[in-house]
Amino acid sequence: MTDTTPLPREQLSRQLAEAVAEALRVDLAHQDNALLVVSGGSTPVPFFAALASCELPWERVQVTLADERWVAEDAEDSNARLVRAHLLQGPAAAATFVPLTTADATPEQGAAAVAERLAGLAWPASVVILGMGGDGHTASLFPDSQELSLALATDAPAVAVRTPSQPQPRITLSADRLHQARRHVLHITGGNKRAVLARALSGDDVRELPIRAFLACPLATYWAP
Ligand SMILES: O=C(O)[C@H](O)[C@@H](O)[C@H](O)[C@H](O)COP(=O)(O)O
Repeated sequence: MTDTTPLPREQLSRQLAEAVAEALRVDLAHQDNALLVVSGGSTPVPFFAALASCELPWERVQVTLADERWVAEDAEDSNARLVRAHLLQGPAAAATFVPLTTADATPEQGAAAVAERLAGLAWPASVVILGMGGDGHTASLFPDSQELSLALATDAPAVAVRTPSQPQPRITLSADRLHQARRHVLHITGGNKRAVLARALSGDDVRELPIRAFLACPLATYWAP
């Protein structure tokens, strides 16, 4: 984060989209497919729209999620639904999208099938775009997730998580799988998240603020007021 005048949210999203498109082009110059890992929530919506309008060989781009609520793909709060509605539009609809849910009743039951599906993608990801909550969570690595230690330590690609502060069970890419990406971005907005990030930067307890697990990736921060 710099102290220069911050860009408005829309403009920041366009700048991020151009940077991500360029990173994908760089990787696609020497590999058949390139993988982009995106987050859900409300922040990425204008970024998704901006990225969808970028010129790319979309049929060679793969997209998956950093995490997902274990809900039906057409549910209001499904990240897959968000990605389909805002990113996989126009020419970007040619991208291969790999969702993180299955028809299984629970993420614990579906995790092995999700891992198998993820194994077919072009790892390491070209770019991982993380969001962050006011509690310092990122992906579905929440301070109160029962499986936080596991998700921070395992070399499995994805972990089912139960989190008392969250209404649904979730599935999240593991910290290891997220770390492996070539580039890491934190996309956040608002004064509250800026303050949380400042707090994260001034300490080292990952269990208190899980975003700390990614601060040294290095993490390119895109912040707008
Ligand atoms: O909600 C999700 O799907 C993501 O898992 C989560 O990590 C998100 O990136 C943050 O909660 C920020 O969400 P907002 O952009 O809605 O503030």
